[in-house]
Amino acid sequence: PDLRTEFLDLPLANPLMNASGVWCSVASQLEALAECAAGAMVTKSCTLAQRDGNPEPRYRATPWGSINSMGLPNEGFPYYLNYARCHDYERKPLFMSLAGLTLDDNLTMVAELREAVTPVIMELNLSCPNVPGKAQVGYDFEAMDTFIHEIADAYDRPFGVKLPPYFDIAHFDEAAAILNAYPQIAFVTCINSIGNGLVIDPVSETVVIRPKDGFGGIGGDFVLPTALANVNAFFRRCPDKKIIGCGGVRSGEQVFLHLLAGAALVQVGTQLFEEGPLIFPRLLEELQAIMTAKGYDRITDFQGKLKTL
Ligand SMILES: O=C(O)c1[nH]c(=O)[nH]c(=O)c1Cl
Repeated sequence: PDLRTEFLDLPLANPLMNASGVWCSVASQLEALAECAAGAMVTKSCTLAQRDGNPEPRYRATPWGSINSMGLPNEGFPYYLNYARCHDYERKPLFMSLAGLTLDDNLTMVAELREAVTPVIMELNLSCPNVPGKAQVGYDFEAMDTFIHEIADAYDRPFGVKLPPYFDIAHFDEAAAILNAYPQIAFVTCINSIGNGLVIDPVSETVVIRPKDGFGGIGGDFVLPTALANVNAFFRRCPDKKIIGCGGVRSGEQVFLHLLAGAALVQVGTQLFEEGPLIFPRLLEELQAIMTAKGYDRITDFQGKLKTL
């Protein structure tokens, strides 16, 4: 089967990429992603200045997924802009994730990104749940509208937003209404981690990560149904935009489900953290086996064709 696809008029070898934050914080990791089998890649969400992030331990894998409260550790915007300047775009598209701590910081980064002659695709992260004292924009619809309005004005190209999971139909409706008011938003990445879960070790009777009394974003198997719901909710509500699926992918089957639910591309987070970039050839093989078994020759044969009862 043919796994080739395209995104914003760019050809991709396949619809897979990393989730921002995983295997993409420093040049050695970015170079490994550039060389691996994934069809695209994205950088760690960056702030204007370098950040150490939260105290460790701040990430833990569990049998059903992961919990993290990294706290936006990153090398700072100039570092990732420099990488974007050096990236080989013939090899695969590069997305750059921005997560400024304030609207002004985002506007400063966006203005500089606009001046930089690079075909990087901006993914605006509105959903980091782990910066103490910073409520995430994705759950404040007024702030979300303002952020997007100002950033769309300051930027001259299509871009996307990384959203938190929503759980109420009224919130899907409200978030989609905001996004649909901005044609410049070409894609929506659903979902970021499910914020502020709590993993407790029954033996030590202790939380498993240090920051925020053990509260952190949940990823992995546990979030798959919520991820698929958010992908499909925005796929139905934003017909003029592409949806990038993220959440709960550990095998070809979940890639297939995200594509069926309407995803154009599929990001891998927790399982990439655990397995490394060699997960991508495995996921591609597994996806191809599913397509062969079902008689699908290409992604468009089933993409977005989820059936209801
Ligand atoms: O703590 C983090 O760095 C973090 N962790 C997440 O699970 N999602 C995010 O968007 C970010 Cl920015």
